[in-house]
Parts: sequence; structure tokens; C-alpha cells
Amino acid sequence: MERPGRLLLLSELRVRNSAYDVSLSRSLLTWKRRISSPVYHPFRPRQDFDLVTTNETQVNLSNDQLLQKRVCHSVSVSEIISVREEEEENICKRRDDGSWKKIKEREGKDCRQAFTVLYVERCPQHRWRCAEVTFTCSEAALCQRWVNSIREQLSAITSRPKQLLVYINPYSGKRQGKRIYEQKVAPLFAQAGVSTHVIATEHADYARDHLRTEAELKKFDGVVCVGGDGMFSEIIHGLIWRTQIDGGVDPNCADEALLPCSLRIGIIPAGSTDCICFATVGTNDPVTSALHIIVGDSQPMDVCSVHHNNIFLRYSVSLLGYGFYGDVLTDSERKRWMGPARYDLSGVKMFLTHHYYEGAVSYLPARGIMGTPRDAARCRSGCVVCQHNGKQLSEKAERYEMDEASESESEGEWRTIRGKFLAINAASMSCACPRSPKGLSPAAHLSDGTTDLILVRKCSRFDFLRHLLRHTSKDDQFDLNFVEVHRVRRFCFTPRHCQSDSDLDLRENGKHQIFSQICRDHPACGCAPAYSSWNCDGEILTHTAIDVRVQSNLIRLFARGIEEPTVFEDLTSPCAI
Ligand SMILES: Nc1ncnc2c1ncn2[C@@H]1O[C@H](COP(=O)(O)OP(=O)(O)OP(=O)(O)O)[C@@H](O)[C@H]1O
Ligand SMILES: CCCCCCCCCCCCC/C=C/[C@@H](O)[C@H](CO)NC(=O)CCCCC
Ligand SMILES: [Ca+2]
Repeated sequence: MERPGRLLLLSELRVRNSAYDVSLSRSLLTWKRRISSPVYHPFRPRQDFDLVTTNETQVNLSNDQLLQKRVCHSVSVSEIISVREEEEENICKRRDDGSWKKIKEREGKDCRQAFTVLYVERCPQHRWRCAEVTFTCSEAALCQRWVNSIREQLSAITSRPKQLLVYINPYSGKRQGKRIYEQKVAPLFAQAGVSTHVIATEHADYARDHLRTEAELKKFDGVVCVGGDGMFSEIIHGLIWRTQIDGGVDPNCADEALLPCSLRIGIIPAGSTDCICFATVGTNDPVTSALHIIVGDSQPMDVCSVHHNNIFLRYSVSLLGYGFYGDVLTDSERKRWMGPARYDLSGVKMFLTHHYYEGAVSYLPARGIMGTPRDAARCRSGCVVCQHNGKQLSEKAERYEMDEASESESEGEWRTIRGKFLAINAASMSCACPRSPKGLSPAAHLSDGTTDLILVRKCSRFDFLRHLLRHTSKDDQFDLNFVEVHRVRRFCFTPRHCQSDSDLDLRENGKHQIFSQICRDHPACGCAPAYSSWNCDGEILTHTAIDVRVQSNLIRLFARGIEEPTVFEDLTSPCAI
């Protein structure tokens, strides 16, 4: 817990009908019910009330401690949304004997004697809500001092965005993007004094192209994406591209070190999967995301760059999946009209189809890092694995600048696996989503500079079902003899029937039927397609032979990673006042 530090203000104020000692330091706002207004507990002897904070993790809470929690609250200044003066009809004044009497409000601003603080309150399942508490002061001057002091502390927080560029995809998910933004998010931004420039996209790639060429990025502190993973992908493509062009880096060149984007991105979930929001915040809830944006959170993220023959194809932050997830996506695109349910239908269909694909996967294992894909520990807010590996990578990059030879050490370490695969997945983060709350690779990290390469070899339908179902239970989906997982910095895939570029060009020029009908030793029908497609964060890639590199911490989100729940949150009601 944060220590309160030197007090800036300490006053006796009133909350509803009770007197409170209210204090403000640079880090905490605390309001503690005065002992002269005790809370009566029928089954317990009385005790003195000590300071207990709302955001502190504690174990073995006694009944008295729980009682104390309800009479003393403390909120981190960094989680105060805003403060406003109140126009109260009836305000109370303290009599000489210490009791409070109601007086009529006088006309005019200088007689305002109450102020309301809006702050973040944690609710179950990682959701945040905007709670508020109104304090009544004995004098207007005191009220003004409180309001000014809190505002001063808030304006000293430089990480909060003031101007945001908002893109809404009206066709995401269940087509609720506009309504969600207008009803749930815009009012919060207004309360927090965040200005916005809102653009509803008119067609696919509208936001990407606007960011690449037109948007006046200098005017903004961040970009907000209202939509799903596909819309988020548009935003990062626009921002990363623009950052490289503005910084004189060739975004097409596979070997160039890319420049990190300075603008942070906020995600208001309104799509079908929303796995990037879920895996970085812990829930798909527009209000929670809006509050993370307002408080100015920052979560760095790894981005994979995908090339084919040194030609840039796309970036990926969540899943790059060939075989099962590529086929599910291809099939589901034809069912877009169904909304999010399209994935379930295509998932079942592709599971029954049971196609496998031949090819070679080569990869560079991530050496000397902390963490493995089989760890029990998870990437959480303030993750030490991400910090450690990120630091190591930046030190390595510095050494590389001084001595180019050191990087070539790793070049000798390529490993290759050939075979028949039902699925080849690379998860740069857990890919947790409501369908699979632990995700495709539960121990993957948001910003450790690696991706988890998961190879599911040809197996029976029954075994594949066991593997898939384990994504939704506590059982380990990697603990099966046809599944292997490697933490890597780079990998390449070459399909077996894609030996020459001319084959590939033919296929990608629309003549793929010839190749997809190549029959091989497929037990059921004898006419399995030779190729699948890559599912790249929910978009289909146009090439099958790809070269993938992890670019560490290329973007930052208005998020902080999933927080561990505290005991208080589990035990007490979300709205204690
Ligand atoms: N105005 C628009 N009209 C049609 N398509 C659009 C428009 N704006 C964006 N798109 C495209 O819509 C696609 C899907 O959008 P989005 O990702 O927001 O929703 P989703 O597919 O339902 O969710 P998820 O990606 O989480 O599964 C994206 O590929 C995006 O490029
Ligand atoms: C027959 C029983 C099956 C049970 C299987 C449950 C397994 C669920 C794992 C979910 C993994 C989601 C990975 C996220 C990928 C996103 O980048 C992408 C874009 O939104 N979504 C999909 O491709 C949508 C992918 C949807 C897959 C079903
Ligand atoms: Ca990662």
C-alpha cells in the first residue's frame, strides 16, 4: 500500500449525516468516520477504529476489521477521476456544541460548501466503476481550498490524456459501437475533462489510412479504438506505419529496428472476440476501459512483424494461427451477418473437417530469458518477467550498437520441425478472451519480447477435442504428446507444397483451387487441401510462407495488465459509501 506521505489538507467534513476526518496527501485522499459517530455492531464489543484502506491487500480480516473498512476509505490520487463543486439546496453548518444544523443556501458561487470527488472503484472480475462521494464543508472558503488542492494534484499527473482521437467502427460485433461510446464512454470523458475528436469509420481500412496520411497526431495524447480486434489491428497498422515514416525508418524492411509509437492506444471493446482488451485489462467492459484511459495507464506490448520474401505483410499482437484457426476465420468471414456466433459455428465445422497441413517450422528460441510457456505464473500488472526481459533486450540492443558481431551469435541457433500439423499457433500474449479465459498460451507475456509457438501435430479427432476443451478448463492444453510449445523471438513457416515462389504466386493469383485439391494421405475423403491460411489477429493473410519477428514494446496501451484481486474486493460490496 502507498504511504500517505505529508498531509496537504486535513479537515473535519461531513459525508451524508456523519462527520469524517478527511485528509489529502500527494498520493492519497482518506476519509475516516469520527469516533464520536460510532457504528453500532450488535454482536461484537466496541473497539477503537484505526485507519484501514480500501485498496490494501489484507488477509484474515476479522469482523471488526471489516466494520472498520466501512468507516474509513482511502483512494489513491492517481485514481481520482475529477472533483466538482456542488450546488446544494440545503447545506449544514456546525454549531458551537459540535452538532450540525441545516441552513439555507445563499445565492452565488462563493457560497458553495460541498464538493464531490469521482474516483475509481474496483468491482468483481476486474471491472472498474466510477464511484462518487460528496463532502460538505463548514465554510465556502474551506470547500474552495479542498477543490483547488485536489485539482492541483490531478493536474500534476502528466500521464493523463487531455486530447484523444477516437475511431468508432459502427459494424463491429453486434453493431453497438456508436451506442456504447455515446452512452457509456463519452459522459465519463466529459466528466474527466478529456476532449475528443470522434470519427466513425466509413469502410474497412478507413481508420488505418486516416492515421497513415491525414490525422494531425501532434494534437493528440492518444488514440481510442471503439471496436474489436480487427479494428485495433487497423489502428496499430496506421500508427506504426506513420511513426516509421515520420522517423525516417523504412517500415517494409524486415531487418530495420522499428521505432516505438509515442501515442498510447485505448480499446473500448465492441467486437466479437476483443481478446486484446480482455488480456490487457481482464474484462471486456467499456466503462472499465474508459477509466483506464482517463487515469492514463500505460502497458507496453510486443508486436510481431510478418514478412513474406522480405515483403512486409502485417503486424500481429495476439494470434497468428495456421490450420485450425486460419480455417475457422476463413469460414467465419462468409458468416459475418451472424455476428459473434459465427466463430462458434465455424469452430465446430472446422473441428469436424479435421484438416491437417504439412510444412516446416523453423524458429529461434528465446535464450537467457526469464519464464517458460509452461509456467504456472501469469503475466499480471507490474509483471517482473516483462520488466526483466525488456531490460535485458534493451541492454542487448545497446551492446549490438557497439559490437554488431554479438547479434550474429543467435543466428546459429535455428531449429526446424517438419511434419503434419492440425494447428500452428503463435501467441504473443495469452489471447485470453471470454471463450477461453486463460487463453491459447496462459503463461505468455504482454511485453517480454517473445511469442509462444504452439505446434499441434496430426492426431485423432478425439485427441484434438481434448486439446481444444482444455482451453476452457484448468487442465494443461500443452500436456499432450502431440502438442509442443516453444518460446521464440522469430520463426518461419514453409508449407510443404510451396517450394517455389511461382507455385505460390499462382495460388495467390486466385488459381488456388488447383492446389487446394491436391490429394494426399487424408484418411477420411482423400482430398485434403494442401494449404490453410494464416489468421493474423482475425485477418486472413494472403501468403502461407511467412517470416515472423517479435518487435519488443512497439506500442503502448491505456491499460496496466490484469490486476490480482485484493481480499477486500472479494469480501466487501463494491460501493461501500
Ligand atoms: N465502416 C466500416 N464498414 C465495414 N467494415 C469496417 C468498417 N470499419 C472497420 N471495418 C472493418 O471491420 C472489421 C471487423 O471489425 P472489428 O474487429 O471491429 O469487429 P469484429 O470482427 O466483430 O470483432 P473481433 O475482431 O474482436 O472478432 C475490421 O477488419 C475492420 O477493418
Ligand atoms: C469444439 C470446441 C471448441 C472449444 C475451443 C475453445 C478455444 C478458444 C480459444 C480462443 C482463442 C482466441 C484467439 C483470438 C484470436 C483473435 O486474434 C481473433 C480476432 O478477434 N479471433 C479469432 O480468430 C476467433 C477465433 C475463434 C476460435 C473458436
Ligand atoms: Ca510476448
